[in-house]
Amino acid sequence: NESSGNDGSGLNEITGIDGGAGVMSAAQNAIDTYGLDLALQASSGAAMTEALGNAIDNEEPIVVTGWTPHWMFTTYDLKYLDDPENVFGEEESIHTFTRDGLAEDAPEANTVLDNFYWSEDDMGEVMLDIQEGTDPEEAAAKWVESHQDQVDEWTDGVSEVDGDSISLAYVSWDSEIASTNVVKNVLESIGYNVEINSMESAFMWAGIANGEQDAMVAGWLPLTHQEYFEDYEDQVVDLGVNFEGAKTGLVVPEYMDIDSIEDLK
Ligand SMILES: C[SH](C)CC(=O)O
Repeated sequence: NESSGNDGSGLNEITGIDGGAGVMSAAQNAIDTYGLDLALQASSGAAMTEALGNAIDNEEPIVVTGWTPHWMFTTYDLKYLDDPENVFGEEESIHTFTRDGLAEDAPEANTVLDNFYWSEDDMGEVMLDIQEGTDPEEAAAKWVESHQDQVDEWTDGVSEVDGDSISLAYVSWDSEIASTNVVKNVLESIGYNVEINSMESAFMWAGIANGEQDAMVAGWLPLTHQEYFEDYEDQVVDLGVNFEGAKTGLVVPEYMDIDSIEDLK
């Protein structure tokens, strides 16, 4: 096929991330719903952004499983493909979930987790710092230092503890690396010994449900993590939204001559 491929004709796969991610099951649903002759390539958040960067360097066709908030929209000229069948749903929120009993066992940590709430700009600052090479812990500390008033609201009235342990589960997506390291920093500032554990989505949700993990700030609802939420709803505590305006979908570089998932057929 002599096409430049930038109309999508040169594509034979969707470049995905870790298999358990909700955006991956939504992408497979899109392949089935739109009748796309494309394979869904599972990899990781880091491998997806590397493939995206390489394709853009060579102005080659690529379609990835994408989401907002993500630094890639700041770094590259990208667009979401329209989704007339609404497979990826509308705007989403990221929720904070804890294991059953955390409010009784660690009331100070529970209060901070309940108060944690930040914007796309806030998260973007940390994600971009990390993308430019800053260690996640250092990027989080830098953000906390420059947003102390906001962080003080999260810890207002919370007494300090003396080295109590807290475990935070997360998936290695740029957005959750940022949020989890910020929450770790704030919990450490009131005396907790915080362990952060990176794992696939399925293990993160199961770990909160079975009490092996204390909390996570990576619950994408109502659609992206709907299956996990339905499986574990009665075994976890939803402390509510920590981030609004999230979105998932299929994303392509602006130079591609396609605007809808329909155009991938
Ligand atoms: C990759 S998005 C941050 C969330 C998800 O798709 O599970």
